[in-house]
Amino acid sequence: MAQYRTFTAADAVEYARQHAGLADAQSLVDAQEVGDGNLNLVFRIFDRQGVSRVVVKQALPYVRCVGESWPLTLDRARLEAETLLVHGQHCGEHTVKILHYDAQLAVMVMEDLSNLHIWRRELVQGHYHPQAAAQLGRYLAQTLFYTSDFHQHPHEKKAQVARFINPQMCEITEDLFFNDPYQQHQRNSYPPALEATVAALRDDDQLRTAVAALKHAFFSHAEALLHGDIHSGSIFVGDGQLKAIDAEFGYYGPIGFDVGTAIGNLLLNYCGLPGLLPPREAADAREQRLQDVKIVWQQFADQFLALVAEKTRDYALAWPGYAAQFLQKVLADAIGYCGTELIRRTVGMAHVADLEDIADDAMRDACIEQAINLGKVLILAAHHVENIDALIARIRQNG
Ligand SMILES: Nc1ncnc2c1ncn2[C@@H]1O[C@H](COP(=O)(O)OP(=O)(O)O)[C@@H](O)[C@H]1O
Ligand SMILES: CSC[C@H]1O[C@H](OP(=O)(O)O)[C@H](O)[C@@H]1O
Repeated sequence: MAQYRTFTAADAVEYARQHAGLADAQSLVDAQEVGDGNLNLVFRIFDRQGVSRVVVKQALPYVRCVGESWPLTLDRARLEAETLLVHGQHCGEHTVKILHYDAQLAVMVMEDLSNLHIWRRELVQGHYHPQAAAQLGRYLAQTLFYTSDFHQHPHEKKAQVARFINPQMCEITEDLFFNDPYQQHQRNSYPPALEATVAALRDDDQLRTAVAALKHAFFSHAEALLHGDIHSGSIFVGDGQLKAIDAEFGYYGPIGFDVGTAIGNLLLNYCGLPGLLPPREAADAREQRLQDVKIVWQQFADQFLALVAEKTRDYALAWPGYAAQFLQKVLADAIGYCGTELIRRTVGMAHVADLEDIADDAMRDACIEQAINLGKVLILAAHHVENIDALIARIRQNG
């Protein structure tokens, strides 16, 4: 059994030669570390012609963006690889292919998606990928339906819940989404000019009650195997394709959390666009984002309902009308979690380029404030929004 050690570029090349399953493995000669996320090492592995052929990703025993003062489980690599393998079984067209993984070394080898683009970077630059929203809706419907009680046998479901227990990564979400922004915390970071706006979050009884309910459901509602962090920086798009990566926060949780995180990141871009693009382009792109939000939800809901009608195995859950009622609850959850994503990405520690890349200070502060206020409105309104058109109308009123 291999002992954990942090890979050098040379280690990553050698590992890819042994485990990528390439016929010409010895032609792999070089590696470049390209990790730009908060947590891990990511190496692109190149052949003699300079073509990158596979990616090697390794977990560090700590949070990369903070350092050794914040230790973090290596088990996240197993959880990431296994979540992606399960999601790949149910939605191979929209999930990165895992070629090999090793839990001891906390390493995985996967297909190289460098021919595509990280969606967040595209959104920040105003590059529109019209197919992406529908594909994301499909990814969510397939992965969440097939791992839910609508489809999994109750014994298998419980075994899978146990396999994907992910306490340390969930704790990060539990703290960063639901605690930090609503208290004074050293991890928080927001413009000093917004102190009053942020203080108002702490002092809002209704908001704090709604956030507590969202956290409680995140703790306890094991509805399906979530990606757990499906933001636009965890999605490659281009060439008519969409592929999800980076599922180390995978666990059995509330379906609305994945849907809300996905929608929330489209709305972070919506809020940032006036500071990223010239006025007319920004206005057009904002309309596209609202359409994207609508399409993600509609595709998700339509395909989830179709799968329920065709493939539900549980006698009681197959009762006509139940799935539609369940989806109404998922919509409310998703709107709430979307609100918490808007607030944690602006007030908390992990920020997004959609807002951080705005050059003008005053404009950046205004866009961040809009995101915070929209987040608050959505958390408070979540249970009073009847359908997706009503959600879009609320966003227009408040953004
Ligand atoms: N399969 C892949 N193909 C090409 N590049 C990748 C792949 N996976 C990750 N990357 C690159 O590495 C970066 C960080 O990967 P990510 O999985 O988000 O790491 P982290 O877990 O640290 O957030 C991505 O933004 C992307 O640029
Ligand atoms: C201390 S981890 C902060 C933040 O980073 C993760 O994102 P990513 O892996 O995509 O960089 C996740 O969103 C965490 O909440």
